[in-house]
Amino acid sequence: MKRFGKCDRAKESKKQKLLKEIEDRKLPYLTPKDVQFEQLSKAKYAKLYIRRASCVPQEIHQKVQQGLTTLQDCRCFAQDLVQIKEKDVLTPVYRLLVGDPGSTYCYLNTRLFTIPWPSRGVEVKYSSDEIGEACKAIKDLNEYLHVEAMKVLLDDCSADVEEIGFVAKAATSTLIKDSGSMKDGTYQSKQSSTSAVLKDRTSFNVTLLNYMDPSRMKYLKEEPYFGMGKMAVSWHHDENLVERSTVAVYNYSCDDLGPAADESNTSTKGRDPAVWHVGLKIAWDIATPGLAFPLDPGDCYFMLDDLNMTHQHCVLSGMQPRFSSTHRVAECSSGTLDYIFQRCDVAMKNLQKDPMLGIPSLISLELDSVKQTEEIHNEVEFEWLRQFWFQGKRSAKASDWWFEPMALLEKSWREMEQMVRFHIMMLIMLAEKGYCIILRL
Ligand SMILES: O=C(O)CCC(=O)C(=O)O
Ligand SMILES: [Fe+2]
Repeated sequence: MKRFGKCDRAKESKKQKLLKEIEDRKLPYLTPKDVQFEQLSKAKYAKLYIRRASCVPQEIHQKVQQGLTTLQDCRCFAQDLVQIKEKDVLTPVYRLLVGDPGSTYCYLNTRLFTIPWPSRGVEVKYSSDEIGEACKAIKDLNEYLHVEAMKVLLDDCSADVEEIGFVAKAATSTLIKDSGSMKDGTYQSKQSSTSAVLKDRTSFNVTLLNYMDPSRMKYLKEEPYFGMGKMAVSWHHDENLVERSTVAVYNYSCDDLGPAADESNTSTKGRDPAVWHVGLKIAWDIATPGLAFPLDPGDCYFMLDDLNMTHQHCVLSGMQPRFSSTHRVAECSSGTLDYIFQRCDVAMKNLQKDPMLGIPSLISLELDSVKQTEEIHNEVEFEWLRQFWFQGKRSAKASDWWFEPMALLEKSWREMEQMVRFHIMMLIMLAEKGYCIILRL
């Protein structure tokens, strides 16, 4: 997994430079009570789309909020031990990954393993029926957010055929890159290719659920640039996502304070610290004011297209406990069980068994094939087994689904261990026979 490299160090020093430039003065930011809020949102934050709770079906609210509460009551959430600037840190928010069976999601050097949501053809035993229902509700929410995100993106496309909107343009430019040219395509085929691209970028395969009760979290960092107050999640870009994919978030702040939109009537400056907000800013830009928008229970927001690349976001704590469900298209090319089992198969191709005696031996002693086995051996050990067991039996609170594949991976790992041992034995034997061995591993 990625370590704190040169690039991170360069970013850190750029950040320190910015903080120095700002010194003690704080940068301006806007909330909906500021008159320029609308204008700034349109001009600089156009790819942020908010859907207020009143426009989301009541059935979704009821089932999702019940589901999140159940998962919390069953203690399925846990703090993650992540790496920030080479230090190990516990996240203030408690998290749980739900998603496609066998998928994982990496962030800040930690691999999280999905509690599978119900999927056709996959049998999942949940620890209780209520947990099963909760995962079903999250899956239905996922489907709803996918459909809504598609509508928003396609609306933007169909607004005007000539002057297509930002998202369609981005999708179309990908198509041009992929197909070399669009000259011979009909309008319909362009449209359907565009919607296929947009479909891929909104087919969320995981959701990272968050939970935090601020009354139990005494120490929270202050937002450093704008003075937005306490942060539950610091400024960041979401990692490991399919390029230009949407991130859709359902907010459930267990608010008994009345609607957050009340903010628009108050005359105090800045955001209301009692209400949960999401903060947004343009990355590395200290000229454009930031945004803090308040969230009522059931509000959803979407970070469309490349917003997550060009902008950073943070979560500003309110007073009440809060859940969120953050739906993502995780980049899974090396993050699924299918993938890692295929890798194991590749390594096993170099192992044969004597048909009579059943004694295993290596087929090839070529350096490349031994090296490849060792790479796969390490990948299974460090990216999967250690990552999984380090998190203990946390996933078992919701389901025992991962234990069987983990046992299979461990079996493969043992076989690869044996293959390395064979190889070393061969080298020793050759050395004893007087061969000169040059190791280039
Ligand atoms: O809770 C939210 O609104 C967003 C959380 C977030 O940014 C994250 O989990 O990456
Ligand atoms: Fe995020």
